Amino acid sequence: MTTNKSSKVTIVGSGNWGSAIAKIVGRNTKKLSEFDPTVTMYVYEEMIDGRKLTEIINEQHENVKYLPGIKLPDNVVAEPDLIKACEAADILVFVLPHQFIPKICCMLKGKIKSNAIGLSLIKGFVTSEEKGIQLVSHLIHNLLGIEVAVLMGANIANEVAKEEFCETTIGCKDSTNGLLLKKLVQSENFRVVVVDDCDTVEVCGGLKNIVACAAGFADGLGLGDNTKAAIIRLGMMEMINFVNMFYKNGNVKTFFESCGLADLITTCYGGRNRRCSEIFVKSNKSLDEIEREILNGQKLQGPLAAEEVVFMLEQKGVTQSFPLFCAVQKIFKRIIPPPMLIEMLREHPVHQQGYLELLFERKEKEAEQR
Ligand SMILES: NC(=O)C1=CN([C@@H]2O[C@H](COP(=O)(O)OP(=O)(O)OC[C@H]3O[C@@H](n4cnc5c(N)ncnc54)[C@H](O)[C@@H]3O)[C@@H](O)[C@H]2O)C=CC1
Ligand SMILES: O=C(CO)COP(=O)(O)O
Repeated sequence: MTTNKSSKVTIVGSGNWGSAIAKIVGRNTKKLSEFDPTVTMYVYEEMIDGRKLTEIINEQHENVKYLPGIKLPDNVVAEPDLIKACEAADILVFVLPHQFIPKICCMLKGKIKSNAIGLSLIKGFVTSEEKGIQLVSHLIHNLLGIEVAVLMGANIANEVAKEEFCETTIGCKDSTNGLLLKKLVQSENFRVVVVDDCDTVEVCGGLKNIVACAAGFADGLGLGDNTKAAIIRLGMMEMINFVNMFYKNGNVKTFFESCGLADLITTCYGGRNRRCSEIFVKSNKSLDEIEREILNGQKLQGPLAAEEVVFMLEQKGVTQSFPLFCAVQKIFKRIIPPPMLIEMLREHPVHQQGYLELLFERKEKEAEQR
């Protein structure tokens, strides 16, 4: 952990969620003595109507592209140079679309404080030829050699930025760091619970995006709330099964924190993955076209996560236990038509008598054996 009295914070990322969290973090560092008041925000530079985005943020205190209409505190300073932004930081908050994180970490290797701590808000996985699927926090830890906690929850960025009440979950092994990170991000309307089951928290964040795509397909097919409820339930069962199979120390209780069922619900109703998946079914457009037309530079995580997760399930020979994840991947690849989603869910293994007993008994037995 960091021993500094007044920890310097850098936010690595400045998209929709990065900017929303910067608003909370900036306010907190201004008033809490544990933190250096100035928050640096690494901004991937781009030109907006002939002006640099960093200049706009530093002069207008607003990320006009990714979080328009929301003022950021004036102690949040945009910096386009990644190394300059991060080299003095005691706390690094990683909040980029996951596809950019391997490159960012390679650039940061050896350039940050060795006793810094990380907090990853990134919902997704990374894959490599040698290692298969990897959690983003593990990749950051392996490449940068720092401890990395995670923050995931039912947190649509625009609603958080408008200060509507919500909850979130921090997964952190070290209780002192967990408390410090809670102080950094908690506000009146952003309530934080810290748990030590980090991997489950992070896996929930990555997998719920896939389920949200299935919810979007159902909307695109004109199906109603009963179908969506079934998708949420079956999706959650696949998420639990995934943790049981691949993260043996995971605790099913974690699914009842904000990172679990609550995030699944909000994303299946209000998220970008849901919205774009609905359009994917209703149009003949490619995902790239939809992302470009609808998201104005923001990035989808669900289709990529489906690709990464199904690649792993195929390698392990367990696709039959995850029909919903597999259907999403196949529909995006246009290997099967969208209505096949329902065909694949009709014979879901969860419908077999005694499935839940088996799922939970196996977990209890494993826990007893440990
Ligand atoms: N937006 C939301 O409501 C929420 C998002 N998240 C998660 O937070 C993470 C970040 O999401 P957002 O902040 O919404 O990002 P976003 O979807 O707004 O992505 C755009 C960001 O990517 C940056 N970018 C584009 N090309 C880049 C490159 N080559 N290298 C580095 N950066 C590049 C852009 O500058 C911009 O800051 C994701 O994992 C997402 O799943 C989690 C909770 C809520
Ligand atoms: O993670 C989110 C809400 O918690 C946002 O989900 P989307 O990326 O689908 O918008």
